[in-house]
Amino acid sequence: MVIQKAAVIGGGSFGTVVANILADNHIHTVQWMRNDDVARSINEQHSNPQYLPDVSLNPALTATTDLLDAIRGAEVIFVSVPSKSVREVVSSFSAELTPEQALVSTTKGIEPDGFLLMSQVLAEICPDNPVGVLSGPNLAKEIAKRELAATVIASENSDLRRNIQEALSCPYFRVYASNDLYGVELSGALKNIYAIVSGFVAALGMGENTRSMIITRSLAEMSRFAVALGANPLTFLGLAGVGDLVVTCTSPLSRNYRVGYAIGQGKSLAEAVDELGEVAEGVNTLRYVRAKAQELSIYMPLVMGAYEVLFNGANPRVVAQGLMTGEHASDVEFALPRCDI
Ligand SMILES: NC(=O)c1ccc[n+]([C@@H]2O[C@H](COP(=O)([O-])OP(=O)(O)OC[C@H]3O[C@@H](n4cnc5c(N)ncnc54)[C@H](O)[C@@H]3O)[C@@H](O)[C@H]2O)c1
Ligand SMILES: O=P(O)(O)OC[C@H](O)CO
Repeated sequence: MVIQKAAVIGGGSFGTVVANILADNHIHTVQWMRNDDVARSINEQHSNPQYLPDVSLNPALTATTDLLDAIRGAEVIFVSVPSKSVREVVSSFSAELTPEQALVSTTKGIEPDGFLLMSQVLAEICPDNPVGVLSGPNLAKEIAKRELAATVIASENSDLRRNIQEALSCPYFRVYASNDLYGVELSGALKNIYAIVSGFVAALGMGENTRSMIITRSLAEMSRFAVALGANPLTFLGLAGVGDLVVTCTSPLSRNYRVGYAIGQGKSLAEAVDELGEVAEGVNTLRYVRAKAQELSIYMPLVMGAYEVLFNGANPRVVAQGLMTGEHASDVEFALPRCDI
């Protein structure tokens, strides 16, 4: 199926980027947002000054504050609001959907009640609609400038996967497919925690060996958690796993990395979040993952250390040093299990 009309729910950085790619691909795209001024600016100036200043958007992209106008007749609806708002926003239009309209989440977060990923929230609210997840190393500010990037569309529905590959693929954006919805989405949520850790390690002036150690041990920790929750760890080797982990743990364009960096410089969590002024999903994800790891007795030293720094005021340098003195461990636990070292 060739998608004729798409809706994007959310007026922030990533919603605008997805809407702009669709418009570049000549798909009639309507982006919904709450803010009248931003909608007017997208329609009249072809820019989103609040989130993507200095970026020229495709003039064919239209924005609206009328939610029903946005979703009416759209074959696919991208949901791009922060995780804490997904249920509320999607519930406000779910009764208007027809069963063939597909929903694709771009949100990298977790709902604490029931530890639900966003596709699970969508499936709960809209049980008759096909659901997918878009996730990968996708810093909005780079894609907005049409720098080359790739992503993953994950869904159990092969028609949805193919339709989204068709709709979003263009000379600067390549879309790979996965049928592991849970693994793709879980890795997108988890990597935000490790971006915060990498941010504070960078602020402390630690070297490249340290950074490499943190990224690699983050991958080991994420995979351990994923396996305990029944996910396929092989998915973590793809763009939505390693790919997104690397970019978010190394780029100052990542909001999660910036929150960590500010904390490493001695700011409080509240100061770091205020200064950012955008969503950093990793802060809440850290709380929920720590609770889940404690509930299931999953060994996650980086998560536990990061929690102490963010929420209990522990000194990041002392916590980082403490991570060096854990029990002797295995490098790749899938090759040498922890119990066999
Ligand atoms: N920015 C990126 O580089 C990027 C890339 C991939 C995925 N994501 C993910 O996409 C999601 C959205 O991120 P973003 O970067 O667009 O965030 P953002 O902070 O730039 O924008 C969030 C938008 O959602 C709107 N919003 C918040 N609550 C709302 C509500 N209740 N009703 C209506 N609108 C509401 C805000 O007004 C804002 O327009 C996050 O989960 C993020 O992890 C972001
Ligand atoms: O800015 P962040 O930290 O939310 O990261 C953005 C994207 O998830 C990178 O893929």
